[in-house]
Amino acid sequence: MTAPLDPRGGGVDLNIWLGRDAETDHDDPAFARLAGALVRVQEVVSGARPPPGLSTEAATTLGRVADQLEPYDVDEAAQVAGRQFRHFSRGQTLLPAVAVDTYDGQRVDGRVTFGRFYLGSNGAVHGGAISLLFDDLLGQVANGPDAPRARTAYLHVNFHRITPIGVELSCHAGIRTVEGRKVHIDGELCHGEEVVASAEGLFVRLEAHQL
Ligand SMILES: CCCCC/C=C\C/C=C\C/C=C\C/C=C\CCCC(=O)SCCNC(=O)CCNC(=O)[C@H](O)C(C)(C)COP(=O)(O)OP(=O)(O)OC[C@H]1O[C@@H](n2cnc3c(N)ncnc32)[C@H](O)[C@@H]1OP(=O)(O)O
Repeated sequence: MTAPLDPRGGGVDLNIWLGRDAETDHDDPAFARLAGALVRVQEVVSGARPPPGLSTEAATTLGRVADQLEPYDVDEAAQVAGRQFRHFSRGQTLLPAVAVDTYDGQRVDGRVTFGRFYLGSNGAVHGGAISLLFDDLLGQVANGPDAPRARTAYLHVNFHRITPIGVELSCHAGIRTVEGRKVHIDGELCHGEEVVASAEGLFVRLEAHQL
């Protein structure tokens, strides 16, 4: 049974909470739907063992889709992937979808379910996917509304227990200290009461010439 990728239903999308819904110039609901369809393909392909004929047929179909889209290549400023702030994962198909329950400008608490696409092995989420979740979650807290933009200088991740796929986990991130340009943020990923992974990140606020 595949876990639901869209955790809608009570939660609030992190990107909406962070006030970025004001950035509407790249809103593209049809593109967000395309990204959602691709996420589903990633998920289904990761768990499938189809007969060779079907794999060949599906590869041809996907190749045709890529051929159709390729002429619409744009530069980063015009890109809409990653900028769908009203949608889970912002239309960025690498990111696991986080549903935010609370956000107060300093700390965020949410939920995430890693699907089959994020499997490392033996039922455990790939460590790189956990690091990705933390970089994005802590990064968004660092880049909250009205805060200067900040980049990850380092991200230290501890893997305390196996993180299971297909199970709803809670995720948390909060600012520990701000010293000048340096913002220290801590994060936790929990299965029930158990902390399965934790992170500590340094985000450095950018100077005007670095934007
Ligand atoms: C890619 C841009 C991201 C910005 C996105 C923002 C908004 C977009 C909107 C929506 C998107 C939604 C949310 C965002 C979600 C996720 C964000 C993820 C962020 C990333 O995924 S981003 C990619 C990975 N990231 C990099 O690609 C960084 C490469 N790197 C650099 O760009 C520089 O390295 C920089 C700027 C970090 C610092 O460089 P710099 O020249 O400005 O400053 P400097 O070196 O002087 O350091 C100043 C003070 O930080 C200390 N310090 C620095 N580095 C340290 C370290 N590693 N360990 C210990 N201390 C360190 C120094 O010791 C000094 O401390 P002190 O002042 O006390 O001496």
